[in-house]
Amino acid sequence: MNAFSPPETAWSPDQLEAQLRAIGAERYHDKHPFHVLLHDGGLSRGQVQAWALNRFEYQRCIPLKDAALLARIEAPDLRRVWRQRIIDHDGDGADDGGIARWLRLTDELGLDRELVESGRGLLPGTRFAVQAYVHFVRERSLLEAIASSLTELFAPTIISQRISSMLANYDFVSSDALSYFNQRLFQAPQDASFALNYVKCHARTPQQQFDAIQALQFKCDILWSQLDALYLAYVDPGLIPPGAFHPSEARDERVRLWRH
Ligand SMILES: O=C(O)c1cc(C(=O)O)c2c(n1)C(=O)C(=O)c1cc(C(=O)O)[nH]c1-2
Repeated sequence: MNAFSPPETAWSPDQLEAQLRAIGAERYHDKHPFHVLLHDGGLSRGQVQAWALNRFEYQRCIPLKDAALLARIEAPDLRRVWRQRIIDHDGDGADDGGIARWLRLTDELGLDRELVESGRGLLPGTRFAVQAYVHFVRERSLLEAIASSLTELFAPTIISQRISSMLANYDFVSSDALSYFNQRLFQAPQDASFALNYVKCHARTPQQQFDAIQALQFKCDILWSQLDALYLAYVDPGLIPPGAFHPSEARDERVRLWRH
């Protein structure tokens, strides 16, 4: 297969899984320079604030995309599984769930809740990337929508590294503030393994397999472009777009620039 056309004959489900995993190995956002800086302790507090503020937009929209996906599922047994994702993020009350836990992180980083929840200060690149994900899931086939969630296959390893490296490298972050990631450590593998089985069962023809591959590549691009936006604005060259969040201390406390 090349990147632009389906395989000539269909792969076995395990061959398809190998193709999907190869995409993560090449394109997942853990390879992005901003991500490397985040994990290596190379960011100032202001830059970590910018990351958490922008990443909240992703958190906020994940349940919206899952609701769009759920609304199109005909089978009750599949809906029953998928609805758990919305519960994981929204919780059963205002103080539990992934969104509430993310706000604990932004609180501890000293970000004003009203600012975070309002979406003011977001980078345009964040907004566009996240909206593109929601639109993709609304508009494409169910198979493509489910395949696009498969980046979560690659998340657990980096999430456990993130917890330990952020605690080791940033004295302004506590384990309580990172509780969001502790939950994801067991939620993400369950979500990813269910979605992977679905894709392996339902992507049978070369075209369906190609669609699944393309959907996962698209999703890697969504994650990558969010980090591009952060890097350009807050690391190098430091071009903060008009209206975007401006961490006051980032002006004096320039990060050592990370280069390939
Ligand atoms: O911290 C991360 O690196 C990371 C990555 C991803 C991902 O790969 O899309 C998700 C999450 N976290 C996450 O917390 C999350 O809830 C989530 C939902 C989804 C999805 O596509 O449905 N991806 C991710």
